[in-house]
Amino acid sequence: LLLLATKGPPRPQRADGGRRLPPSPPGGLPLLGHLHLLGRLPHRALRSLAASHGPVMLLHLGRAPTVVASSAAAAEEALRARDAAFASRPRMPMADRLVYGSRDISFAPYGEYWRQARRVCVLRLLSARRTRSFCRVRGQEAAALVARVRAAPAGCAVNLSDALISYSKAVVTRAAFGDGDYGLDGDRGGEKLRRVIADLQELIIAPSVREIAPWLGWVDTLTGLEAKTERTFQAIDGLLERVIADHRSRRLGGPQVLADGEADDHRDFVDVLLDVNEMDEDTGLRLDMDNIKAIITDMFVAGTDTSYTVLEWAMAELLNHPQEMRKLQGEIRAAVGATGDVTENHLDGMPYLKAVISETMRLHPPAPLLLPRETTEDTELLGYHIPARTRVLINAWAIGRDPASWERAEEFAPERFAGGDAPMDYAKVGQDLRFLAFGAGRRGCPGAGFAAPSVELALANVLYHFDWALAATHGRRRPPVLDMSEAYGLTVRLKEPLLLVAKPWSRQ
Ligand code: HEM
Repeated sequence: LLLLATKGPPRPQRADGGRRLPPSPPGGLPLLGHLHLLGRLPHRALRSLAASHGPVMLLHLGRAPTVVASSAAAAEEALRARDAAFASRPRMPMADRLVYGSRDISFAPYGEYWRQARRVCVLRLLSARRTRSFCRVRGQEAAALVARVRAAPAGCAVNLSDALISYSKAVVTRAAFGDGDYGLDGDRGGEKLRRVIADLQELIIAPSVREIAPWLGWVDTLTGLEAKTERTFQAIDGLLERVIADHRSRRLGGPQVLADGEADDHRDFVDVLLDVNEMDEDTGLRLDMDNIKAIITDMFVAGTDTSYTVLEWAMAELLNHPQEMRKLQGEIRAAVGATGDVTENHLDGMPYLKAVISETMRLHPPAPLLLPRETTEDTELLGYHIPARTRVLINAWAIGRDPASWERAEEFAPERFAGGDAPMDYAKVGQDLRFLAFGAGRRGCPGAGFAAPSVELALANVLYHFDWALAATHGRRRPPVLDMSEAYGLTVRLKEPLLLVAKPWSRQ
């Protein structure tokens, strides 16, 4: 340890040719570089480092030189002005193993395959039309969410976090696989499937010693990381094989591909990808089975926890801001009236709901450092030279709370997004580079339009049907405010689940 701690890598100041590199914090260690400075909540540690070293820093995270951008101006340059130069993803060994050699969209390196696969995703899977086609699914799952809360005995605590996770996973699972019973073997309720997806999400970002020092790869075997990765991969792969085989045999029964303009309401993601595999001419892309499995896996990894995290933080903020909670419930209850049935048709009449979601995502972007980028060529950022193949992290969390960009930056104030001639639409990716929860540019999130009705409908339902209060836990008295501590993972969520008491609301 002493040997490790003696002298870190030299602070790089100049690249070959004398070009100026971004400043580096001192304290780097051999092997680890600056990894040990990140702590348990890297977005917070990186904001503190940026306060001393500026909005563009160069860190060494293990072997990877990594640039961190922490201001809206730096994000603007990286994600808009020089978007193509910042558009790749670094190779991540765990994603390689779990997502079929990164042949998905999120982890695929920039290039022809990514371009075509993303096009299929944007035009076919996550288009406005396809998203609308899942309206019935969202409605049924929102009703199941309400029923689950209602089932708790009066006055007893409900684990709302659990209910929201189930809702988010169910919406994506049914969009991906259709309405068949596709739990893992013997798993009708989908509980095992939920666990395997959770393992997958945890493993993709699991720290692998092999990544830092390939010659120490045996440590991953000893800690059981490799065995767990293999088990999880086999479970997901087996399930996807079964789902695809079922869809194929159903398709043998008759043509599934409908002409443009015809109702195609019941085609799920697997059907759509099989269409592309069989007959797509305009994209010029042929997807093999591993590509299809990788893209479906990506939808689970990218689409479930992100949406659930927004719901959880929105409820948490509202519980700590009762006035805003009452205002939002007033809006929802007035828009829906006494019918008792909150549908997507009502959402357009709820501008304050959208403002609350925008404000929640400003303060709590589910992926606070987005997904890592990698430069495709030598480039620049705010005057600093950034060599090709440098890893890039954009600190969306710090940018969303930057007092240079936002008044009362640390406060939850949905009003900032309400009113005005053209209030910001949070689902329009890249509209305002101070707000980066969905990233921006050519690698920005293609799922924002899919996520929006799902998040809005769930939140509108739980706030229409119930009044909420914190529950007393473990024999202790009800806390005066909710603890907003964070836990780091694929997304940053509340450390403790939301244990709440729900009081059914009725107009009478
Ligand atoms: C509130 C919900 C969501 C949030 C906050 C979110 C956030 C993000 C972020 C930060 C990125 C990286 C952007 C960048 O590098 O600039 C991303 C990428 C991506 N997201 Fe989302 N996402 C959400 C929902 C979804 C959903 C529902 C889906 C699909 C069902 C999805 C699919 C993807 C995909 C495929 C990518 C990779 C894009 C690429 O690399 O080209 N996301 N998302």
